[in-house]
Amino acid sequence: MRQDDVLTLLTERVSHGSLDAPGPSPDEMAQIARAGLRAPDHALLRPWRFVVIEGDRRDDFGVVLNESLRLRGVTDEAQLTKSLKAPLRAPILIAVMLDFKLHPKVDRNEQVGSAASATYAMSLAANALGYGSMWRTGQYATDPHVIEALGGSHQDEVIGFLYIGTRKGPSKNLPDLDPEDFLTHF
Ligand SMILES: Cc1cc2nc3c(=O)[nH]c(=O)nc-3n(C[C@H](O)[C@H](O)[C@H](O)COP(=O)(O)O)c2cc1C
Repeated sequence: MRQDDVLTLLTERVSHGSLDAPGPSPDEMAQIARAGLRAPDHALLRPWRFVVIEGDRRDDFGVVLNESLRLRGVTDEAQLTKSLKAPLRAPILIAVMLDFKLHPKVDRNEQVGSAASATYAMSLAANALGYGSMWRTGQYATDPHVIEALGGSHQDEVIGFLYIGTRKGPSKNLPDLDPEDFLTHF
C-alpha cells in the first residue's frame, strides 16, 4: 500500500452499519487479527482475545443477547426480538474481549486502551481489504452472561463487537473537521 493510500484510509474512514455477505475469508481474517495484534501494548501483556462469531453461530449469539435482556428484566417484545437479530447485521463479528492481566505497572485503563487500539486496527485492516465495519458495544458488553458465553471471566469485558462485511450502499459523507479546532500548543 502506498503512503497516500494509508493516509486516505486513516483520514477518510467511516463506519458502515449496513453490511452484507460475503465477509472476510479465513486468510483475510488472519490478516485482520494480525493488525489487531500490533496494537500498542505496555509490557506486552496481550490483554485481549478475539472471538469470531459467524454463520449459524450468529443465531446462537442472538439467543445469548436475548437471554441477557431477559436476565436484566427486559420484557419489551420488540427489544427482545431485535436482540435475536442483532448479530445478523453482518456476516462476521469479532467480539474483542479485554483479557485483563493483573500487573504492577499496567493498570486496567491501559489494558482497555490496548484492546480498544486492537479493535480500531482490525477495523482499519478490514477497510483496507475492501470491507466495511462497525464498532458496537451497548449494555451487552459488560453483562456477565454475555462475557461468560464468550469464554471470559468476571474481570473481563467486551471492548467492542466489530461487525465486518461487504458494504451495502455508498459510504456516508461526514463533514471535514478542522484540525485547528482540536490542536493546541502547550
Ligand atoms: C467504544 C465504542 C462503542 C460504540 N458502540 C456503539 C453502539 O453500540 N452502537 C452504535 O450505533 N454505535 C456505536 N459506536 C459508534 C460507531 O462505531 C461509529 O463510530 C459512529 O456511528 C460514528 O460513525 P463513524 O465511525 O463513521 O464516524 C461505538 C464506538 C465506540 C468507539
